Amino acid sequence: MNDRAVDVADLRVRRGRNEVLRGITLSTPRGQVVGLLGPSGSGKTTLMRSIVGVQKITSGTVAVLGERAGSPKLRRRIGYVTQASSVYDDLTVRENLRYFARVLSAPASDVDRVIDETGLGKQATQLTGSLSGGQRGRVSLAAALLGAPELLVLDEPTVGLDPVLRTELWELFHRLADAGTSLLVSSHVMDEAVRCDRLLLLRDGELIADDTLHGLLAKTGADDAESAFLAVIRDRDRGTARDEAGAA
Ligand SMILES: Nc1ncnc2c1ncn2[C@@H]1O[C@H](COP(=O)(O)OP(=O)(O)OP(=O)(O)O)[C@@H](O)[C@H]1O
Repeated sequence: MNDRAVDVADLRVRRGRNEVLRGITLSTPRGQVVGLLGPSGSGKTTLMRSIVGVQKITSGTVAVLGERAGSPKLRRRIGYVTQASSVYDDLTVRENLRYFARVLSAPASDVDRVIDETGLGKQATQLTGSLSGGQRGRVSLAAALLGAPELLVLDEPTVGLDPVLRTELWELFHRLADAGTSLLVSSHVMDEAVRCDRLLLLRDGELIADDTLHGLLAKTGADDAESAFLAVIRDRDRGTARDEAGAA
């Protein structure tokens, strides 16, 4: 079995007039929580869409669980949660999950499992449209957990959540990873770096670091992820200035 969850080589994506991914190469291990961190607009969603296979790419290759991204074979092996809620407001939580379980041919018993995993027991019979934004997000996550996909791609799943819920979600991600699921979780909040087994730092469509937080702090001498991110950028900018001076 291929031990990589995701393998990306020299990926370029153009959206509209802009090249929004500019030659990304990375690979992520299976069974870990990998954080995709970077400022708003750095290309996190575009990279996730490329991995899930819904983004037209300009060049490069993207392989997921040993298959070409977008291959029909991957359909049930990947769970994807976008930033927009993907569940029906006029169904209850349980009705939504029963519906998606049927669509995905997931066992009916999965519905109770994912309700339990996402802590939605109290809301199970509530109309999804009457839930808070954070709770609705958890229903989308629960739907993505149906069928126990091998890779979960989660686009900013903790945005807008209070610290308690945020902590609970990260704990869930690690329980899933401990059970063998691979997770790619995006965030623009650098503090979330401490929650990840590995980090991918994205800036302006380029991957500027692929490391553990520990490795990144050791390399940069920084005390936290935010300072490390800035240090990496400073180093790169210095390198570019040197290259330009050398070429002049
Ligand atoms: N449909 C589109 N057409 C043209 N440009 C787009 C489109 N969608 C995104 N972009 C541009 O691509 C770049 C990367 O966007 P992307 O959504 O991937 O970033 P992001 O890091 O996920 O941002 P955020 O954290 O705000 O979601 C941005 O400059 C954005 O303006």
